[in-house]
Amino acid sequence: MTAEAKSSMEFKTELKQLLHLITHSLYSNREIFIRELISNASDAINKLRFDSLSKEDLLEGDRDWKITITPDKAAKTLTISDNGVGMNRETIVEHLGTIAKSGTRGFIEALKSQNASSKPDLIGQFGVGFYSSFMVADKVVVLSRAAGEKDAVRWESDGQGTFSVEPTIRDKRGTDVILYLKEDALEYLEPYRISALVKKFSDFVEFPVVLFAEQEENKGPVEETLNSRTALWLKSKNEVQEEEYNSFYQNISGDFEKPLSVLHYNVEGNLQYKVLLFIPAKRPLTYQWEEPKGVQLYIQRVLIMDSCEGLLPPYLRFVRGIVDSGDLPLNISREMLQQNAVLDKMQKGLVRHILEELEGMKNTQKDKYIPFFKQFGDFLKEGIANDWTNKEKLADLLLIESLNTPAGELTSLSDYVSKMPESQKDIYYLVGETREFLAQSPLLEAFKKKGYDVLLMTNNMDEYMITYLTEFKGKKMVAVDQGTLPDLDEPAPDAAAFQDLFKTIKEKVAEISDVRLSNRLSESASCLVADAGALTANRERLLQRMGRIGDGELNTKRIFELNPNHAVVKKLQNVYAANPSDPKVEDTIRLLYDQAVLAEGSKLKDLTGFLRRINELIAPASV
Ligand SMILES: Nc1ncnc2c1ncn2[C@@H]1O[C@H](COP(=O)(O)OP(=O)(O)OP(=O)(O)O)[C@@H](O)[C@H]1O
Repeated sequence: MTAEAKSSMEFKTELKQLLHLITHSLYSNREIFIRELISNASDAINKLRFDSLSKEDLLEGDRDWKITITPDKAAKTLTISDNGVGMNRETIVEHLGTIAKSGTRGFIEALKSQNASSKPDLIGQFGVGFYSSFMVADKVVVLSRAAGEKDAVRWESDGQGTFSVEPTIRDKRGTDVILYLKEDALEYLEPYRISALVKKFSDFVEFPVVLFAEQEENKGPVEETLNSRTALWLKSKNEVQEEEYNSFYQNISGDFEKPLSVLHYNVEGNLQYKVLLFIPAKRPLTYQWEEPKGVQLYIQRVLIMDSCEGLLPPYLRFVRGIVDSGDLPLNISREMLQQNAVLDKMQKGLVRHILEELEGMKNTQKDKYIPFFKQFGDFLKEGIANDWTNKEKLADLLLIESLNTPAGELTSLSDYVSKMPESQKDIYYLVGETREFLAQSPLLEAFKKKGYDVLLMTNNMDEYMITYLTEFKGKKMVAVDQGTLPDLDEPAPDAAAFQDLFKTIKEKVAEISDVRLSNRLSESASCLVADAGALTANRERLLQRMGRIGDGELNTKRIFELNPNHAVVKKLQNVYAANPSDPKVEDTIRLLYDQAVLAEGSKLKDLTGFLRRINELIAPASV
C-alpha cells in the first residue's frame, strides 16, 4: 500500500525559499529555535487537552503533560519531545511540508529587502516556527504518533528542498523532534546552555519543560524541570517584576522589544476574569500580511483560543495578551463563544481599560504617547469609523498637525478646542498630501488673518476617518475646502455688480457648478471649493488612485470663488463692464480658473492652453 511506503516529497516552493533564507542568512538569533520548538510542543499539548474535554479516551490515561529535552553528546543530537496531540502521515505532510503559512511570502520579501543578516529579529516577528530548526541542524527527524491512533510516522529532511515520510514505531502518542546539530551548534548540547535558554524564553510555559541529561561517570540520567511555570496573569501586580512582564510579552508576541505598556488587573463581581494585556512599542511588519495574533482566551488556566476575535474589536488587534475567564464553560465551542454575552461584556471592559491607558499616556507621558501614535494611530482612526460608542474617546486620542503648530509638531482635538477664540464656532480642517502644500493653500488665507487654527491632515487614513468624525465635544468638524464658512467675514457687499460676469464665467467654464465671491481669500485671486457634502479635490484624487473613478475624470463639479479685492479680479470686472466680448475676458477667466486648479493640487486639463496664455501675458514685458 502506498500510504505505508517511504516516500520522498518536495517542499512547497515558498517553503524552499524560506528554508534557504533561514539556513543562509539568519545566524545571530538562532537560539530562538528552542523557543519555537517548545512553543509547538506546548501548543500540541494544549490542543490535546482541549480535544480531550469532549473525548476523554484520547488521553489513554496519560495526562502527565510534559515537554522533554534530551541532549545526546555522542550522537550530537538534541531531541525535543512532547506527549501532545501528535501527527499522522497525512497531517505531518500537510503541516511540515506543503503548507506555506500566509505570512511566508511576506517574510521572504522582507528578508530580501532588508539585508537579512542585519535584521535577525525578523525571524521572531514572523514566527517561522518549526523551520527555525534548520538554523542549528543539518538534518531533522520527526517521530510522531497522533492521539487515538496506533501507527506512527517518521519525517526526515536536510532542509534542502525535499523531505521523506515513512511508517515507524512509537510506543505512545506525541512527537519527538530530533535535531542533528551542525558542528558550529554543538553548544546547544550543554545542559547549562539549554537551561539558560529555557529560562529566558519559556519560563512561563504552563507544562514542565524537563531536561533529561546523562550524568558524568555513568551515574545514570537525571530529570530536571527547567521552567517555573508561573501563570503570570494569576499573580498580583505587585508580585511581578518588570523583567517577567517583558519576557512573557516577548514569548507570546514574538517581538524582541519591550512592550510600551502593561495592563494587568482582575475583574471581580458578577463577571470574573483576569487580564494581562500589552501595548507593543513598535508595529511589526507582520500586521500587513498575517492574521493578527490578538488576545488569547484562557478559561481557568486552559488555553481555549489563541486569537479570540470577540475579545477585542478589530481595530485593537495590535494589543497582545491574555484574558482568563472564570465564567465560561471549559468546553465552549467557537460558535458558542461568538454568541456569548459574557464575551461582549468582557470586550466592553477591555476596550475601556485600553483607551483609558492610552488617554493617561497622552496626558502625562507625551514622550511615550507620540511615538505610539505614530506607530498605531491608523488603528485608532479605524476605530473612529467602527466603534460608535467610543468615537469621542478615540477622537481625543488623535494627534494632528495644524496651521498654528510648528511643522512636525502635533496637536490634539482637545488642545485645539481649548485655544479656539470666542468668535470661532467650528473646528476647521483641510486634508491633503503634505503639510507644506496644505499650509500654502489659498483656502487658509482668511483663517491666517483671523488667527483661527486649521487642522492639516496628511495621513492616508484621514480622508476615511473624517467622514465618520463629524463632531467633537459638540463642535462641528468643518472642511475648509467645502461649502460656505459662516464663521468668516462676509465678502464685500458688491456681489450684485458681478452677476453678469458670473453668468459669462459659467458659460465659459464648463467644469464648475457655480461661481461666487469668496470670503476665504485675502492674497490670492481665486480658489475652488466643493459644494457642501460633495467630493473635495483630495478625496477625488484618492478615489482616482484607488481606481474608483477614472484619472482626470471629474465626477463632481466644484464652485469657483473669486476674491473681489484682488487687482486682477477688479480689472477683469472693469474690462468686462466696458466690453463683455473683449478676448482678454475669456483668457483671464481661464487663467484664474487654472490657478485655482493648481492651488487645490489637481492636474490642469489643458496645459498647452494655460502655457500659451501665460506666454502671451509675459511677451510684451519680456526682452
Ligand atoms: N510538536 C508538535 N506536535 C504536533 N504538531 C506539531 C508539532 N510541531 C509542529 N506541529 C504542526 O506543524 C505546524 C507547523 O508548525 P510551525 O512551527 O511551522 O508553525 P506554527 O506553530 O503553526 O506557527 P508559529 O510557530 O508561528 O506559531 C503546526 O501548526 C502544527 O500543526
